Amino acid sequence: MSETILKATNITKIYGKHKALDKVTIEIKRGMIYGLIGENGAGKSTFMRTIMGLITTDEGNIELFGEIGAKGLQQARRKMGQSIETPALYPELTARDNLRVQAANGGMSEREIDDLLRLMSLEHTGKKKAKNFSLGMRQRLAIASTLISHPEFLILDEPTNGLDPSGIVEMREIIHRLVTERGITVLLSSHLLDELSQIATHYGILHDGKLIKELSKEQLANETRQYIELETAEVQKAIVVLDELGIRDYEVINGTNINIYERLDDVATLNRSLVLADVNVSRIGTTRQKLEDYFLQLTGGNSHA
Ligand SMILES: Nc1ncnc2c1ncn2[C@@H]1O[C@H](COP(=O)(O)OP(=O)(O)OP(=O)(O)O)[C@@H](O)[C@H]1O
Repeated sequence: MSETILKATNITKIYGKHKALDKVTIEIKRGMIYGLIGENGAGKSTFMRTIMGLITTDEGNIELFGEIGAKGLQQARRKMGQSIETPALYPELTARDNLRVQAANGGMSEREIDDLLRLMSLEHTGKKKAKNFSLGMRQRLAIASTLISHPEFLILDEPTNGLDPSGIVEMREIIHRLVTERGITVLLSSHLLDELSQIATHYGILHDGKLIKELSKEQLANETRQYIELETAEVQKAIVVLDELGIRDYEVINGTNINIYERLDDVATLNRSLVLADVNVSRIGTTRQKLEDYFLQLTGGNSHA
């Protein structure tokens, strides 16, 4: 069992009469990329701020790197980095010079800065000043600056927010690199499940301050898997046809429904084979529970994620 990095238990934060966090319990182990998903106002930033010690909690316990209590947590937080309150970038300086300035106290060598620029895909920015960077570049530079202190646990608040599709892909790759090349454990947030769908290893769905669901990458993939939905009163006959076609990945749901997880792009052939075998097909078609539909279903479906 890998080491627990964060154990937050029953975290509650109240603003006036409003519970921004309501007994939120989350455990993050080393190597995880934990995605906190929730619409605006769900409590994602509030949760991250409590973990960083930027705001106090009204209830609950935080354990970081096995440490509890004010002094222990203060020490543990030295092993953490965050993008919630990053130092301002210097607009007139290049990426390298920004890092040089911020690394001045940390004693980071030029080689380490090179590594950092490469890790963040900023190695080709040359003489370009930060003020002329795209949003994605600025966000990557901000993350680079949090890495100067060699954190083991990184908290990123909405790192893909506002990025275009290629920027999102780039950010995914970078976060993946943080884990594989630097062994950093990551907690990150988004209001779009889709944006984190290929990054996170674990998901927590936050809604109105409550953690309403937690699931692993595999569980999410299973729950939102695309398949062919076949409805027939003659399930046994249909199974014979599937077997003849070499289809193995299917599931009989009940007396009249089969979910088929392969040959998704060839429903027509499947339908033809069933008809030829005299199977009475009531309905056949591909379904895909889109990630955002899944999210809306979990959160009550009444608001825009
Ligand atoms: N300092 C504060 N004073 C009063 N209410 C606050 C404060 N900070 C947050 N809130 C409220 O707490 C709730 C959760 O806010 P939070 O910023 O954590 O949400 P979020 O999920 O991060 O959403 P967003 O993406 O919009 O930041 C919201 O209703 C917000 O208005």
